[in-house]
Amino acid sequence: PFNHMPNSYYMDPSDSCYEICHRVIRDMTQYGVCVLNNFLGKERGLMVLNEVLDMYRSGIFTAGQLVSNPASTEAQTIRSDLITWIDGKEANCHYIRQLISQVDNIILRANKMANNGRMGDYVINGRTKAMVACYPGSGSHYVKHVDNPNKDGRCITAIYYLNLDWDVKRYGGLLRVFPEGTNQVADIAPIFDRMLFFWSDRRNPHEVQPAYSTRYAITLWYFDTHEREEALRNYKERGQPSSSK
Ligand SMILES: Cc1cc(NC(=O)CCC(=O)O)nc(C)c1Br
Ligand SMILES: [Fe+3]
Repeated sequence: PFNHMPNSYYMDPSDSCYEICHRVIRDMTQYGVCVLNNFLGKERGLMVLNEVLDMYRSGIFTAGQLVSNPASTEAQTIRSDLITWIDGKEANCHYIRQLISQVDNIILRANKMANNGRMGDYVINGRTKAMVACYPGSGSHYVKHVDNPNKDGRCITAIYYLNLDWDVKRYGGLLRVFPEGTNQVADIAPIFDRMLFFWSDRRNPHEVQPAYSTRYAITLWYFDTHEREEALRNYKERGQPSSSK
């Protein structure tokens, strides 16, 4: 439970897009973090989970990129998730594609609805592909980091969790966010059908605590038009790596 942060919002199928977008705008503006539970509803959530499980069984997941510290010997200590990138048009991704377009819908409409078409002063017009991640349950974790520390264009991180009956006391796997400017943390359990949004920049350092059961999540990063154009310009001029996805 959040002390200074928003309480999770339990979505209801009767919620209009307007109500959901208004909630996203309010929480993002006030806290920089927004949690929506029952995002797709159990039935469609299970269909997404089954597609991810099938992908995992098909072996297309590869070891996660190293966030920093290329020293391979320490690879295991930096992060040990398995990931695959999809655009949702692949075979057997029908429900993942629906999830992606539902998130697109909410983010883009919330961005338009926010005062003068900006949420957090961003103009959002694109995103990365979807990153499907699996943390094997052997204590795999992810060290504290910032998703976008150097203005690569990503402004909102959107994470959809797929873990049925997840019990943090037994399986750990908490996402702990350390919002800038307060010494309170936001602990977010990666529970089934939970949608999480947070600003991708230095306002939200976060870590995944060791997980002791297989932990699945689908992440999208949304781009701010101006920051992304700037980042690509820099990329061309200086050949600097910018998040290529
Ligand atoms: C590839 C990549 C993944 C993540 N994921 C998380 O922080 C875990 C969130 C969660 O699963 O709760 N972050 C970055 C900066 C990169 Br790059
Ligand atoms: Fe991250």
